[in-house]
Amino acid sequence: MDLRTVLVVGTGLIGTSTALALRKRGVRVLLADRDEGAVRLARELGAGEEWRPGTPQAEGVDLAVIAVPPAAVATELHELQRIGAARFYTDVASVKGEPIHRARQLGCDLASYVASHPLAGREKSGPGAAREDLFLGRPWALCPTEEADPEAKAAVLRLIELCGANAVEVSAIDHDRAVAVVSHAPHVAASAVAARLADATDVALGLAGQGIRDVTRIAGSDPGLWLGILSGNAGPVAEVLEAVANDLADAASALRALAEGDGTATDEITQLLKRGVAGHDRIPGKHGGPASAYAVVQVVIGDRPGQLARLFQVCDEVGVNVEDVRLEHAPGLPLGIAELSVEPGAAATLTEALHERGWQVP
Ligand SMILES: NC(=O)c1ccc[n+]([C@@H]2O[C@H](COP(=O)([O-])OP(=O)(O)OC[C@H]3O[C@@H](n4cnc5c(N)ncnc54)[C@H](O)[C@@H]3O)[C@@H](O)[C@H]2O)c1
Ligand SMILES: O=C(O)C(=O)C[C@]1(C(=O)O)C=C[C@@H](O)C=C1
Repeated sequence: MDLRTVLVVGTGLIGTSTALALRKRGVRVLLADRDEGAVRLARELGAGEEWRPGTPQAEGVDLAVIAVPPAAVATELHELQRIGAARFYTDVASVKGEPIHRARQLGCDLASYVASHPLAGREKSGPGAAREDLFLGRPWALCPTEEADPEAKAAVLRLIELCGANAVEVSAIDHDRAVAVVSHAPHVAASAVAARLADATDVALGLAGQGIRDVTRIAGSDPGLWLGILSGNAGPVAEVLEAVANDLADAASALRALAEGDGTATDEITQLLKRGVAGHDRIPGKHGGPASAYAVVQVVIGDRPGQLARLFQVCDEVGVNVEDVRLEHAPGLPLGIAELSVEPGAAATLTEALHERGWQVP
């Protein structure tokens, strides 16, 4: 099904990112938000034109994308359907069971509505944080109910395709249980780790490396939005967190025993660390493919302009694709380490080429 005109309601991070991706593919996009500033900024960023309901401009909308906090989805859907804003409707909320349940309670038309959720985001909110490439290669769940019209599902599949994401059809209940494991409980765990930093000494913070940044990045997200997400999926998230809390409690007891001289306690710690490696290795690679263990080539770089560009130039010269890059700054030193993730077979070529050109590869 072709999408010629899409209405985006809620022009924050996800709504504006969706709008930008659609604009890039030539779709006409109309923008609405209860915050006028958010619509204005989205428009200035090139995400589309402001929606003027009741005028000829607002006619012929194929799909409305509701990108507001989870608790506001059903009321927004109800209101949009009441005025006949679009032919089909979807939302992008991070929980699916609760909004569908409330939509049913409010008497929304479930034939023209297919709930969805892109598994891509950032720890920042608002249109200013939007990226047109946010969804590229990412999973995007869709949860059609049994009432859903196949054409509504086709419209949402087309939206997902236009945004460059990979559609994953799943029931709302399975979706909510799944994201409790891969998104919602990890978020709370990251917050708990980051909360330790509130009282950390300046010495400790001065020693912060990439590890703590990796583990806590998502803890910087909007607490209001996340309270809504966690409240909408409370049972499944509590279940996962109870299991995590058990592992942490066992690890703490084992370390306490070790500190008191019981050498056998290392077994318990080793088991947890090994289970962690096994779990980590199961995370699929880019574009949803099988887990891919990239080789990491570390390079010492000076804190001077143009260093990274020179480094990428070498990769280009030897035809090595950089899958990911990470920078680690040494506090107080004019040096840092660039970690380049490459296919395992390409690591030796790149290392040799860097050595030959005088780069320090530890
Ligand atoms: N942040 C993420 O990483 C992420 C990822 C995937 C999905 N989501 C989901 O996307 C939705 C939007 O999240 P976001 O990160 O873009 O948040 P955001 O705070 O950046 O944007 C939300 C926007 O919705 C507007 N809004 C709030 N209530 C409204 C209402 N009743 N009517 C119209 N506009 C309203 C706000 O003014 C704001 O501009 C949420 O349901 C969230 O669960 C978020
Ligand atoms: O990467 C981030 O910053 C996210 O917030 C992404 C993330 C996730 O957990 O993967 C968070 C919540 C959304 O519902 C979807 C994606």
